[in-house]
Amino acid sequence: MLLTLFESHTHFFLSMFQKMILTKIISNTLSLHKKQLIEWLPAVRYFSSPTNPLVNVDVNDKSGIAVVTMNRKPVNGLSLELFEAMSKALDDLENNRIRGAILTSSCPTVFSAGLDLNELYQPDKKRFKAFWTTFQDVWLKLYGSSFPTAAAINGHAPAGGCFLAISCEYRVMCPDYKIGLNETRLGIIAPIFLRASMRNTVSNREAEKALTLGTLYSTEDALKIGLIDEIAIYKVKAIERCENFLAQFNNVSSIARSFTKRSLRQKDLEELENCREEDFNIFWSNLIEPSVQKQIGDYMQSLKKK
Ligand SMILES: CCCCCCCC/C=C\C=C\CC(=O)SCCNC(=O)CCNC(=O)[C@H](O)C(C)(C)COP(=O)(O)OP(=O)(O)OC[C@H]1O[C@@H](n2cnc3c(N)ncnc32)[C@H](O)[C@@H]1OP(=O)(O)O
Repeated sequence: MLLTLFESHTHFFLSMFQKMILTKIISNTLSLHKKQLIEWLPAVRYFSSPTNPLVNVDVNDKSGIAVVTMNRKPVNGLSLELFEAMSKALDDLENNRIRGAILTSSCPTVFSAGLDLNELYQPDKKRFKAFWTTFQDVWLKLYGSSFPTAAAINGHAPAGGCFLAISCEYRVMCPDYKIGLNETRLGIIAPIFLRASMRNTVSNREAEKALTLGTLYSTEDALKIGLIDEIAIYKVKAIERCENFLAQFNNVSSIARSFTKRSLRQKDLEELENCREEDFNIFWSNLIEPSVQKQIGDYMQSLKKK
């Protein structure tokens, strides 16, 4: 009650002085550490992110919701540079305490084609290490964000594309596209953090079936198994539906919401935090297996021959 009142009255125009007084009162009331509480105070200013050609961040000043648009043509292949831009954008959003974020794509028929296969084929170890570490960072920041997240899936979302979507809390997808984690079809094992996001989205049984078979679902089938939450006819509508989902949190204490989300996801986040180096080593040693390299090379050729 106290928190709800506090947030609804202070959302836009909280002066630094008021903030200090309120921090004192609430931290005493809730026995929270002061620094911890300041981190969860509602936003007092919104920002427009500096332009990055790979990731555009557009914050609506009124709603405080950011639309984060991946913009790496032709298919938003997740390269080191795209991950770096996303990681930076997620830091900016976290630091500016936005009310929510919607992830989408500027490519007309592809949300993201997953990891850029050029990063996986004949990789240079130093670059791959940076690539993999930044991939881990993006997942930790997106899955563990303090603000609520949704994905407006306006096109195909195979593999890493699906991973980004299921790291968010809500998914709205446009019809006639494919989504799923098809890693096993490429001869590669889904990394630990992909498995966590999938288990958090669909039932354990569906996750097992989907991951072992490497199934790519149609939009309609994805809805049936709960991989997505809604279907929207086109991108603008998908963004609108995501905004509606995020708007529901206007009536919920952001402190209570964030702590609850964090506590539900903590185990998955810690699982990766505790084995980042090992996770890299496992993937690296498997990735450079000649049979895996051949499979990836053949797959790239098949995509080009289409
Ligand atoms: C035990 C072993 C462990 C080993 C560990 C390995 C470590 C990796 C671990 C985890 C893996 C991760 C999963 C991944 O994300 S791998 C990527 C998987 N992605 C896919 O399977 C999707 C492939 N792409 C498609 O199916 C289609 O492109 C689609 C997204 C449906 C879009 O179709 P369409 O609109 O028809 O576009 P095109 O197919 O014509 O593509 C346009 C050009 O883009 C190139 N392309 C497509 N996808 C990728 C990609 N992922 N990376 C790089 N490039 C890609 C495609 O070749 C076309 O290029 P061009 O114009 O030159 O012909």
